[in-house]
Formats: sequence, structure tokens, C-alpha cells
Amino acid sequence: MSVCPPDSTKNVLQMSIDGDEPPRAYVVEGSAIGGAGQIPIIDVGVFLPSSSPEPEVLESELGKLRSALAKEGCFQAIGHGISSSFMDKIREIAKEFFELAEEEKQKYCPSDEDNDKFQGYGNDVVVSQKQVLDWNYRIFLQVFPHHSRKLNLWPNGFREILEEYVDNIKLVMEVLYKAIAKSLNIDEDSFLKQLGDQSPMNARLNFYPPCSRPDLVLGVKAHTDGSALTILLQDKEMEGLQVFIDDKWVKVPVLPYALIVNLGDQMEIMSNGILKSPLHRAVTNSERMRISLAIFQIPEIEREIGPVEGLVDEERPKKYKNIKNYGAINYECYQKGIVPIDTLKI
Ligand SMILES: O=C(O)CCC(=O)C(=O)O
Ligand SMILES: [Fe+2]
Repeated sequence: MSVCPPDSTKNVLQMSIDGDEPPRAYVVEGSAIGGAGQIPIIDVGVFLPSSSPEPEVLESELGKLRSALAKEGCFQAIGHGISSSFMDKIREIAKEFFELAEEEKQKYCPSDEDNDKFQGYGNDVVVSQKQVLDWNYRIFLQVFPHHSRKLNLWPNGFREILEEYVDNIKLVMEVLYKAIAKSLNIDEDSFLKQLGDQSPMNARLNFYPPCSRPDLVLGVKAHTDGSALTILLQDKEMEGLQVFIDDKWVKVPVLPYALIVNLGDQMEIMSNGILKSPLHRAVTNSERMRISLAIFQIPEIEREIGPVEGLVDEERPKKYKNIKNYGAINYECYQKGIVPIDTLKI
């Protein structure tokens, strides 16, 4: 959720420009500690309908997919078919927005007429005095279905490019849901059926200004995504994403034209806990701003989702309750500081 930076306090960007020490509200112990580790790389090209790989190649890639999502909960996807020049275009419009003067950016804050305060430009909503603030600001937009878009909150230039990007990502996601199902030996539409064909997609464009003390703050605090799947376009140069694997924070290296696929809580639920929604966070650095664009896909709000029948048996009893509108549960838990998926464990 977004709110515009309050006038009374200095915003993150101004503190970054002035080289301020982060105020206490932003401080998290042990922020920048992260080490090298393995983040799997998967050629998703073999899953595309247009490709006809040798059966052994397909089997091997499906095996990698299953093991990556069961262990790390994420991977770097190559062979996704989105051109490098188009990925750079997205990065360009993001940078152009970032470079606008603050008054210009504030035009994209939700106004009183926008009944939906989740969309537009802003920062974290402060829900409690104890909340640690993220060293970032962002634009959050509903991008699918089309009638949910609030185009008055879309910065200039976003309309054509973001829309085309989302269409591409939607296709990649569809291919992934089918491949993931195949890798688990269940009907390839098992997940797509639960999502529905109007399953909403949201875009979150994150800006992380440099911080004079990256060891004291986080760009985004540790969290799991409440989505079914998330696809993240990382910054082309600056590393920052870390994933919690085997009790350690592992740095995700920059592969400029790969897309990071992150399994969300709702796929963990639908897979009956076989696949894992990983804890992750973003760190900052003292040199350069970092930008990332996350596209989240969630099931249709009124649909009930739950563990796929074919993944429940005596050996693996149903692990999660069926639910509707996980987003609401996620938000409520966030306010109370509890882990949302844990509230659904049987
Ligand atoms: O910027 C990143 O690398 C991570 C962003 C993220 O986790 C999110 O937006 O949910
Ligand atoms: Fe995330």
C-alpha cells in the first residue's frame, strides 16, 4: 500500500541526497549481511508452446524447476522470449519517472477522489509506532484486468510500455503454471483453473535511493510475497535482492536479461506445501540508486483456492485450509506482525 511522503518529515530521497544517517524509524540490525550462494538458472524457453525439445531435455528442465521451487523458492529465468531491448525500455521509463521533480511525482499520489489508496506513488503506510520503515519509495499499479487500472495514476509513457510488458509477463506466467504442474505430475491446468482467467496482476516499481549507512537499513524488509507467482525485473547493474536459503541470506546476482521468478504464498498453498514461498528482502547501497519492477499475479478475489487434490494423500495430508482473498489476510497479518501463511496451517 502507498501513501505520499508526509510533508512534516524528510522523505527518503531527500535524506539520501543530503547523505543523512538514517533515523531510528528505519534502522534494522544486521541489514546488509548476505553471502554468495546458488540461485538456480532455468531455461524456460523449453516450456514455451512454440518449442519442441527432446523429451530428455524437457524432463531435465522440469526436474530443475521442481527442485528450485521446492528448495530455493525462486530462480533466474532465461529463454523467456522478452527481448533485451524491450527490458531496457522498461528500465528507461522507470528511470525517467525517478528523475522527475518531487512535485511532478506527487501528481501520481492517490487523491481523495481515488477511492483506492493502494494505487499510485508513495511510501509504506505506517500502521504501527513500532514499524520499521523501508528505505524506498514506489509506484503500485493494478495492471490487469484492464477495467481495474487507474490510468490517472500511470506516469507519462507507462501506458504503452508497461501494458505491453504485462501482456508478455502474463504469457510467461501461464507457461510457468503449466510447467510447474507438469513437474508435479498433475494436470497442467491445475493451478490456472484455481486462478481463473481474469486473475488480477499488480505492478510495483521500487526505487531504492543510496543510503549513507546501508548496514543499518533495508530497502524492503524481509517478507514472502502474497501472490501466486511474482516476476521481478532486477536492476541491470546494482545487486540488492537477497533470499533466505538454508538459514542464510543469499545474494541474488545480477543477470541483466534474466527474470527472477519468485513463488508466492498462494502457490505454496495450492502445491500443498511441496513448493516454498521464500523469505526475501532488498538491501541498499551507498553508491547508486537501484530500481526493480515486480509483477504479482493473484487468483480472482472471489475464488476459493486450496491444495490441489492430486497433491494431497495419506503421506502428505492437506497442509493448508482453503481460502478466499488471501490479500486481505496478508494485510491484516502485516498490521499485527504475524506470518500470514501460518494462520492457514492445518
Ligand atoms: O527489489 C527487489 O529486489 C525485491 C522487491 C520485492 O521483493 C517486492 O517488491 O516484493
Ligand atoms: Fe517481494
